[in-house]
Amino acid sequence: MEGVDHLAFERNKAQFDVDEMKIVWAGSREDFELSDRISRLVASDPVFRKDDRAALGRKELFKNTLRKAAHAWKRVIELRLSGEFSALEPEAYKLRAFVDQPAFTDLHWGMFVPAIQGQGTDEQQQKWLPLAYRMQIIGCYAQTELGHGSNVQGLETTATFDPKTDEFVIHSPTLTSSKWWPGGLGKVSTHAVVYARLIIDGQDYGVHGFIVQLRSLDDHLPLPGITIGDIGMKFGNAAYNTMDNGVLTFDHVRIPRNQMLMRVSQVTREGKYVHSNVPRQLVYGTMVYVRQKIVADASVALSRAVCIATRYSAVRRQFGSHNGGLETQVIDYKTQQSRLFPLLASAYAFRFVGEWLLWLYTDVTERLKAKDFSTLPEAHACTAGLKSLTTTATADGIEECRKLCGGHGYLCSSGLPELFAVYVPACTYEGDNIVLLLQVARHLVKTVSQLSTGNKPVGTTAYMARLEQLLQYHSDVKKAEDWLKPNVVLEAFEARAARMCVACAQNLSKFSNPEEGFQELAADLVEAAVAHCQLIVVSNVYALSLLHKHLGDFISTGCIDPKQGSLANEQLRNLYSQVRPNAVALVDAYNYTDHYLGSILGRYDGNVYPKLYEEAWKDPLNDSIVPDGFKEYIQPLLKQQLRNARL
Ligand SMILES: CCC/C=C/C(=O)SCCNC(=O)CCNC(=O)[C@H](O)C(C)(C)COP(=O)([O-])OP(=O)([O-])OC[C@H]1O[C@@H](n2cnc3c(N)ncnc32)[C@H](O)[C@@H]1OP(=O)([O-])[O-]
Ligand SMILES: Cc1cc2nc3c(=O)[nH]c(=O)nc-3n(C[C@H](O)[C@H](O)[C@H](O)COP(=O)(O)OP(=O)(O)OC[C@H]3O[C@@H](n4cnc5c(N)ncnc54)[C@H](O)[C@@H]3O)c2cc1C
Repeated sequence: MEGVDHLAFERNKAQFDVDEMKIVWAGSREDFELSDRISRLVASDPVFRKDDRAALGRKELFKNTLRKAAHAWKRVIELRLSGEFSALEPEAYKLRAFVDQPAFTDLHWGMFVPAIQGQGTDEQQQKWLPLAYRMQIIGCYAQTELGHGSNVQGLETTATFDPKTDEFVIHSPTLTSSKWWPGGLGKVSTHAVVYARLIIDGQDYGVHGFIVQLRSLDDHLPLPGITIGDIGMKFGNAAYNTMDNGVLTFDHVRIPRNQMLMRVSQVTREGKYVHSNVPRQLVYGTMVYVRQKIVADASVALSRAVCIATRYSAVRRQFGSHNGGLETQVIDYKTQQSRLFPLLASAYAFRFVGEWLLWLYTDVTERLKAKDFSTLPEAHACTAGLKSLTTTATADGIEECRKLCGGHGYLCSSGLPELFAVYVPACTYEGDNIVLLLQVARHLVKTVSQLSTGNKPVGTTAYMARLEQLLQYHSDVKKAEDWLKPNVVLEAFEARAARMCVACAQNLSKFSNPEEGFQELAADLVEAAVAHCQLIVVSNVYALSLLHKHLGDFISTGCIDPKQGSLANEQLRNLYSQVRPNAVALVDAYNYTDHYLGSILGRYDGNVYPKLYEEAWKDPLNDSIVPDGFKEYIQPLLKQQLRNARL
């Protein structure tokens, strides 16, 4: 029971009101109450248990996922979480989130429905959405192919208009055009939004979205001309293998003309291509929406890992015992604090940045409705950049938390290996993180180059308007406390980002071919993009550990000098000491149930050792004292050694 005492003691040390912080974390009192209610409901339902997942084979695991998804849907209906369109409401969304098992439903609700909402005409929405809302059809998002994922313009699947029958013929002309990766496709989806090159009368109009039925609604068999399967086991044990990421090929599959998503551009009965007066990039709208969601989710994944590592660091003791007294809690080691507390801060920072990005996204969506497209580039750059920044930091952060938990962090029962394995593809899906940073870099270089034409930068690039001042800037920090002033930190980050962007723009101008220059300088451009994205996070919340981590940038761009760098570090150490008594309370404020955390090391009661010991005996290997295979493989060896010994 040692651990129990440790955490109670830790909780008493808190210098702030944890209940108030729970509301800040949740967003509002209503959000807190909703999350609290739904997470407890899921935790208390035996169908949603997940501690047995690691030992399941792929088929059992997948069936278990289907069972949970069906049960979650039943609960949504039974609890009358809402009216007809229940599954879109926050309660239903939270229920799926707390079930915490990637499933085809993520893609159905998270991409298929938004793709139709964003790119379908009013009539298409009226036809398809009610079916999707009731799950009478189940859909996925089939964009990526075996040969191309990042390069969307390079997709090969074709949708050729046949004016005789008023249909599109969907076809996979090559092996590399096979759709590859879409979640929910492999075994479940009845429909997909398929991205294919539109061909009319031999002319290629680029990539567009089409609603295609894949499987029969009666016997679930693939429709004629369609070949589908699962692409196989992925990284980790249970992890993302609950998902049926799929492969799909089309052999001249016909769909009616009105199944092309026609909000952005249309094909008429006569086969005329009509492009509405809107940017073609709106075809990418679903990706912008999902990237914004991924930023919001990053804080959830990181906070789970941080919660586990913080509680366990308070329970775990190593070294330092004098005269038989207690050893030191590992959370008291300064190195542990300098690795853990920046992650704790990052989880909070990403929570607030996610909220800000949702505001930005909502604002852009409203403007788009009013045919104001002016903020679309900014929305694209922010969602792409922050998706990249937060998922990279979260994936690295989860792995750091595993190391912070020492050997026990490597056990599946710590919850960390699975959290990492489920989370890490977020650095790749919805846009590879480097490819997305290069998009941000393009936006920044364009902004810098347009300054001379009098174009006023807006939104998150507004600081570029003060370019001259930022190029002259040198920090006036004299003592460690100066680094506590938000403006001081902000200016240093602005100057660093501005200088890195300007340096890239200047170097690019030396190339006669700008594309060649962009390729050559890509690594520097990515660093400038990271500096800009960090500025966005900093301007919304926090900073010093980032400054310390990227001290080289700040010194080499002349924004601060080495002395000021060490003052920042000194201030950081002071801050860690201030966080220390509050650490456990800060992670309690996430209000995660033990079921959701899924970690013995992160248990609320801190009762780690007895539970770890108990859990070990549940492993299937311990079902028998002598293992299967002893007679065939171990005994002969032992006997042979005996024979050799006699020889
Ligand atoms: C649960 C997990 C589920 C996972 C699901 C998935 O992974 S689903 C699969 C997810 N797959 C991926 O995420 C694939 C990632 N790849 C891509 O998104 C694109 O191929 C690309 C953006 C890399 C390049 O695009 P491109 O070949 O068209 O070439 P380009 O670079 O020349 O850009 C031209 C112009 O368009 C602009 N612009 C671009 N995007 C957007 C946007 N979203 N909005 C607005 N604007 C955008 C850009 O700024 C530029 O503007 P400018 O300068 O002319 O004013
Ligand atoms: C778990 C998971 C779920 C997914 N779900 C779906 C889904 O539901 N629907 C769907 O359509 N897709 C899905 N995807 C596919 C995903 O969107 C793509 O894998 C992703 O966009 C990356 O593309 P890619 O695989 O082509 O990577 P690649 O582009 O081949 O990346 C390989 C390497 O090349 C680098 N690279 C590529 N281009 C450039 C460049 N221009 N400059 C510099 N470096 C570059 C990358 O940084 C990377 O290091 C999923 C993927 C995963 C892993």
